[in-house]
Amino acid sequence: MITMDDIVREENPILYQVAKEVTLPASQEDIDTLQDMLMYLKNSQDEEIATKYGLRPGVGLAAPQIGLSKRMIAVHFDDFDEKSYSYGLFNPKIISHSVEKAYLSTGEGCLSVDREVPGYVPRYARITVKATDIDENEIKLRLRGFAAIVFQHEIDHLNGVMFFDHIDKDDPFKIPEDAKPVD
Ligand SMILES: OCN(O)CCCc1ccccc1
Ligand code: NI
Repeated sequence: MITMDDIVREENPILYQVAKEVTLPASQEDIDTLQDMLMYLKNSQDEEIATKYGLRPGVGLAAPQIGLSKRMIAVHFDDFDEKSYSYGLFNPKIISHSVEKAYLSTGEGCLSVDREVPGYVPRYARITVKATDIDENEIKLRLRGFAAIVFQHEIDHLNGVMFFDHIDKDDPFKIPEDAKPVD
């Protein structure tokens, strides 16, 4: 079971590396790891389990955050439009995106960052993601809203990018050009 002890923090260089593609079909070890990552998210959103094991709630997790520099992410959340997302993905790739930007008015956080970093994180408002899911199916997801934000946050982790890298240093709460709040 993954706990907070397994999650690397922002000083760890692995978070700033480009993670490697997973050779498909995935090994049983990689499948098990992806399953464990998804389980972490579910556990972290279960009041009782999260309290018992001291889990910080998360809607997404990327393999580099558990010290594995591989292109694997898990997401588990309900979007504001009540659509549910629960995926373990290999080699996710943004294949197209809107010009329009979006951001969370609350800003973002990260399980690997034990501090508040205030400011808006400008991201693409809509993205199309291609990936291979945990059952080896090729999937294509057209995402907008909170889902688009979460997937970009996780895919950033595979490219060594942290959410605070997107915050404007001079004016953290500057409204990004032609951007709209997601929430
Ligand atoms: O990488 C996952 N993570 O550190 C957990 C928080 C994920 C997340 C938080 C705010 C907005 C988008 C995504
Ligand atoms: Ni993160």
